[in-house]
Amino acid sequence: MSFEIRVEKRLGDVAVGIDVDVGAGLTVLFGPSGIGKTSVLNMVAGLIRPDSGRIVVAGRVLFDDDAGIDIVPERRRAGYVFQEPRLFPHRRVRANLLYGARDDGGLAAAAAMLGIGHLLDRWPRTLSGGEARRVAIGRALLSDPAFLLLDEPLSSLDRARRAEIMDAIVRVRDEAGLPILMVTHDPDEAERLATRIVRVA
Ligand SMILES: Nc1ncnc2c1ncn2[C@@H]1O[C@H](COP(=O)(O)OP(=O)(O)OP(=O)(O)O)[C@@H](O)[C@H]1O
Repeated sequence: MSFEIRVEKRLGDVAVGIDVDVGAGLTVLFGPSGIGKTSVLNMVAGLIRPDSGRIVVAGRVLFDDDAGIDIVPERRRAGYVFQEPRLFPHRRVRANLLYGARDDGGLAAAAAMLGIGHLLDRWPRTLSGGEARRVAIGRALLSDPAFLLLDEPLSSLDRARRAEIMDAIVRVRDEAGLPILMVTHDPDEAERLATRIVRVA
């Protein structure tokens, strides 16, 4: 199984709970605003601690309340693409892409896959929203992740940019072969990209 996630977490007045056990490909978490989808990604990444439960990704136990296991975020090998690209403004695109990489061995291939090869010497402030998003996806991929977490990677983009990012995600899904957990509100996006859809309610 790629993602085995059974967690409970109270956040203020909201009780977040999820129990999924899914195989390879891209799993979409779909559900209304405020239900706790981003919080689930943060628990898988290790950025917030579940009150109870167990998280196993690609056969590796990342969190297990009963067994006292809680792997620190930097050892979980998550490639996390946040809702906003969060690029480093003082580094050019190339340096942003290589931020978590061991060397530049995979740079050319990742840049080609994402269509950002012509942007490597640019500063983040000169990028469009769609370009910045693709750089953020490339940075996550080049950090040699064991899995990817994508939080609404298509939000606040126009139709043309959305189509570009969707194509990029399809290529990552099919060529990189990494398990992907993605949050979206948009049913068309879910339909187009998902290997399966998990409704969070
Ligand atoms: N530290 C906190 N204290 C209190 N409430 C919190 C805290 N963090 C999150 N929440 C609440 O928990 C709920 C889940 O938040 P989360 O961002 O995971 O939802 P979401 O499903 O991803 O929403 P959206 O789709 O709008 O991004 C929200 O109602 C939020 O207000």
